[in-house]
Amino acid sequence: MPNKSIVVALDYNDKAEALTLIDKLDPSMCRLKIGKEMFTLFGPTLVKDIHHRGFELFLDLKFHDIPNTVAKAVSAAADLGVWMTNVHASGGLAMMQAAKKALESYGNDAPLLIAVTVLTSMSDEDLALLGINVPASEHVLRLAKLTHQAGLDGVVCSAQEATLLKSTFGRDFKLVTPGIRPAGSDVGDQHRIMTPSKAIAAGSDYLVIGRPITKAADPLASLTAIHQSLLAN
Ligand SMILES: O=c1ccn([C@@H]2O[C@H](COP(=O)(O)O)[C@@H](O)[C@H]2O)c(=O)[nH]1
Repeated sequence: MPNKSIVVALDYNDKAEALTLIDKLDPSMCRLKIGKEMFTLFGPTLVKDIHHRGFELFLDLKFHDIPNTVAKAVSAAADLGVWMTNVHASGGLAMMQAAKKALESYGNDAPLLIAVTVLTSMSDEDLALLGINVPASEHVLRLAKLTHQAGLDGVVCSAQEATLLKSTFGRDFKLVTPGIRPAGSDVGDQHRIMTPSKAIAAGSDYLVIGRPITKAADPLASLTAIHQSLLAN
């Protein structure tokens, strides 16, 4: 269902502003995501506020630490009842396996656990500065293989890598793609971008979309237009 494939990234420093937008949305239209900014400012209370309004929430804290610490953090996220949470694949196989194991006791109530491969803001040149002298798509594939081996539910990647990853890992391995930009919208700090309809066609399962919606003069109209662009394809 294309509409529930949209995850609106709420990157606000003002809780009232975020709740004003949320109250205009319907949980049947989209899921929501909060990340480091909002969780640091407003914590688990905000998670409860969002759940109270009936939305499924992606807690995007991108954990990256030693296995024991990440396992505990992922478990704390599960205790909040979130729909999805994540770690950095570059934390390594043992870290991801520990995170996955920490969720075993939650059974069907466990959140989806995914791993960030290469941030969508990064280009091949940015990777080269880190000593990674392969195209981003090759490094994404390498990290996705590790994530798959650890038994996680999927990865965060760019939609530009979606076709490659779907053909490699199959339909059940979820692809969560930020860096989504409707035609003509500001690219901002993103590098590996794609339009919503092309991203779905390429194999993205969930489109993470922030500023093209939240910074629009009329965020609801922007979300509605994106829905329509998906239905048209
Ligand atoms: O590789 C990644 C991982 C996470 N993000 C997050 O997604 C949103 C994108 O917001 P836009 O305003 O649509 O650019 C944001 O919260 C990031 O922290 C990402 O962009 N890329």
